[in-house]
Amino acid sequence: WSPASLWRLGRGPRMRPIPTNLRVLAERPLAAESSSWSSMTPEERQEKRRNKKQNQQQQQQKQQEQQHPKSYRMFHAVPIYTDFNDVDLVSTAPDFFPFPDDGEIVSPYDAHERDFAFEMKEGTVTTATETKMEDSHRSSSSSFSSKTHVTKTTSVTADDASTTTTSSSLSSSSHTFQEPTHRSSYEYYTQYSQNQQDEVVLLDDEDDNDDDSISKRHDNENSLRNLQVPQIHLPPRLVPNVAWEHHHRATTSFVHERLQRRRGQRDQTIDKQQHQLEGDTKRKRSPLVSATPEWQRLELHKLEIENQHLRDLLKDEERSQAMFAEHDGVYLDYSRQRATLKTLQLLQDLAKRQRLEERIQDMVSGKTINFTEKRAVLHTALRADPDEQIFVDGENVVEDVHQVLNQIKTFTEGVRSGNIRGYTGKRLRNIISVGIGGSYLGPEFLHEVLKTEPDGINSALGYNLRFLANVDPVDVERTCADLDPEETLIIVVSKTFTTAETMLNARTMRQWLWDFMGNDKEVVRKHVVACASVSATDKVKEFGIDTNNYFFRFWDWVGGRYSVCSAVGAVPISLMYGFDLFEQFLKGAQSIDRHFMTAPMDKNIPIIMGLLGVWNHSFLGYKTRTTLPYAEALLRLPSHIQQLDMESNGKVMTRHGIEVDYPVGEIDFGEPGTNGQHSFFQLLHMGQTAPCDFIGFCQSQHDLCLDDESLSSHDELMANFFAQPDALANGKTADEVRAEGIEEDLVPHRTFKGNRPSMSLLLPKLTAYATGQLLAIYEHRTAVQGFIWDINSFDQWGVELGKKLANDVKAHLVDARKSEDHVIEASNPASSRILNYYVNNSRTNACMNSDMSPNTNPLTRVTRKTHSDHARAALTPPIQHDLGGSIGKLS
Ligand SMILES: O=P(O)(O)OC[C@H]1O[C@H](O)[C@H](O)[C@@H](O)[C@@H]1O
Repeated sequence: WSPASLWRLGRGPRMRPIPTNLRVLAERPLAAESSSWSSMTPEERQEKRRNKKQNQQQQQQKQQEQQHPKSYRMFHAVPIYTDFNDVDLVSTAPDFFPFPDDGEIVSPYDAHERDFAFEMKEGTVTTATETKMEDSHRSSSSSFSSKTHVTKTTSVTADDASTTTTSSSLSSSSHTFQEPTHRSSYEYYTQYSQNQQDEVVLLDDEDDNDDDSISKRHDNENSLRNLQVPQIHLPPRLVPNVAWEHHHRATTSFVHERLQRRRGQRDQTIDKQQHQLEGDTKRKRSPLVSATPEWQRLELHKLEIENQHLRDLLKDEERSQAMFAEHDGVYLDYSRQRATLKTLQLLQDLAKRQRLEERIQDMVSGKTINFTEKRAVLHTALRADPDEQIFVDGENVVEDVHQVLNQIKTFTEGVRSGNIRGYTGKRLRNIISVGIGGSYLGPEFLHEVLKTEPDGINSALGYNLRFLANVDPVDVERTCADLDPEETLIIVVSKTFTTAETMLNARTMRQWLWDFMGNDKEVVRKHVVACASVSATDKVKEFGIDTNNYFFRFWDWVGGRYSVCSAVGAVPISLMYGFDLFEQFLKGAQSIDRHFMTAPMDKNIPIIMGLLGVWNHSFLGYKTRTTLPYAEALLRLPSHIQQLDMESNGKVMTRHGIEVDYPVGEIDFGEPGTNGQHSFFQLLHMGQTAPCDFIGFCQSQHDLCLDDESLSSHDELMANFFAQPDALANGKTADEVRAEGIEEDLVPHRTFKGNRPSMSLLLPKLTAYATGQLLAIYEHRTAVQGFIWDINSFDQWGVELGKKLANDVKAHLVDARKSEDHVIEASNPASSRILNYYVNNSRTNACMNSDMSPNTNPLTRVTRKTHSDHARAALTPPIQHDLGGSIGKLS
């Protein structure tokens, strides 16, 4: 019954509870003493134990007298075995406590408050675990002391900073427990200790009498001493094994997290006091989700997960069978998440606590859940069937939605059939969609998909769609330099119709049209359409757009980043690809909406993904997340998700106006596979951990197989899609590397720790319908996370400040451009200096160019120049799928 076997017994939740009792451990003879111990008769040993017990009782009494009557502390002084940056931490040894049969870790850590104290003295770093219980109803208490193998132990309590230092090679530390009235883990602990004590003694004797066992223990101890693990100093009495490594990881992360919290808490103390002074009663009424038992259970559960490697989890047949979900061709495999079925259950408990299903219903039924903007959030209504009814302010919004969709259908078919033409009578075959953020990223991502989709290719023949988003004049140049304005339709897409970049680009495009066709308001009425919110109707009119026929409205309850299913996506995509394909996209999104609203949580794809998002970010601490479509046509999906998720969940306040004390809002990035593998996957495999979303398709939009190849190109691509998640999860051990014959020096460099989570989404084929499904999955994942975190995922106040300051800078620049002597005085010296530097070095600015004739509009001269260059070189602008019109000739 060596310490190592005791230790091992503590692993795994279903193991027999350890008869742990620090007394038993403490009384165990050390290696040096073991031979004299084994030479004693059982009676002598019994006698020795009795003496020790008496001593302990005396010590216990003494200590009880010193104890504060109302507070409770427990210290563990256990061997130092790890090095953690500048601080050596001492194991908190959670394994010393029993695991009951239901698999839950129940230990004194369940106490109301846990904290750590540590101090560095004379180059020896020591620490203590403190468990403090504020419960005033404690009924009984007991205490005991133990010997531990510590060179030096310093215990610093958090409250009174009293320090106890013991200095000897076998120093003592005291342990005092007091019992809360409810049945706590401590009860389990004490009861179990009492029941098991005899058995322990018996086992102890047997074990000690066994020569084999002693020699085994010596071997173990020797092998431990010889162990060379960089930066890990294992205690000499314990045998190195995987459990140690896991325990080490769990302990360090647990301790570190607590320390960080504590440091953070210190910084927040002043704020908190301020809050209290202001009588922040809200806080009392609406505690943060992190204060709920469901959240705390997950925190505790994290310790279990920390001990488990994905390599092992993946071997569990039952788990793998259970960790997938399927709906309408979408297959989600989440078995490579650092989670067990219990994790999922606990996450669902949290979802219930946060009334997730109710909040989803609130959203889809039109309640004002965007409370800071006092708006409903109804992007799901954009893909509802015409016979559905959703009311906002007494109006059935589905009716409005279908009215606008019909208007878009008629208009776009009119343009595509040639019935609606440009100012000079030419067919409109070039479409420039001017918009930014949510008025650009969604439509562009969809356009990229349809560009290579067989139906998309056929229906786009003869048309050309481009997006103008950036206010950089170079973007203007790139977008329209080779287009014929007479054949170009400009779509100004802006919910507010006030976004500075979009409106400047819209004016630029209007000027471009005027430059070529004359400054006639009819030019605008025939060549410019608007997609904007109904509340922007006046601004649309002011711009010169025909609001009766060329204005496609949407509503305040459509958030910008959730607007691709509205006119924002419908107009450009239907002009380019026809209305039918856009409708298929809506159908795909609708299929996921219904699944999201009705499927139970454990089968609900967006809910599972959202809950795992919360788990990865708020509990496991992964701040970044990647989207990795193994489909080139999804190249703009990661950018769309970036805005969708980061603008939605990049928040700090809960809906109760309380600042969150848990991480919310991941950093999203991504790239299609396999390209990403050859750029940033090194980091994903060996550097920081970023949970990955792999997205793949069973069939390619265009499969290709060369005659001599055994696999098609799509199979080649998908082989990577399947391999990467396993590489991330399993890693490669040092032994596996050695087995490949790698030189010993290189072994650490070529070892992969693995244990990196990912999930895989597999769909049949990348069509318009599947794209709608993907869109809705990600929209709903974002909402789920926001609901759990209790934040408003539908506003974006964070973008306002930058916009306001840009206006201030613009005012400075206007003054500076008027006079060469003007010196800018901005809000701080650094800003003044850099602004003046910019102004002094940009005197050739277009608006200052003196050699331009007064009739030449500087805004479009670059484009005009490019056109004239083309003309001089006798080149006709390149034309795609010419409809037989004017072959793009510029007049
Ligand atoms: O559609 P608009 O009103 O022009 O807004 C375009 C974009 O502007 C802002 O910066 C918001 O952060 C985005 O959410 C929005 O999509």
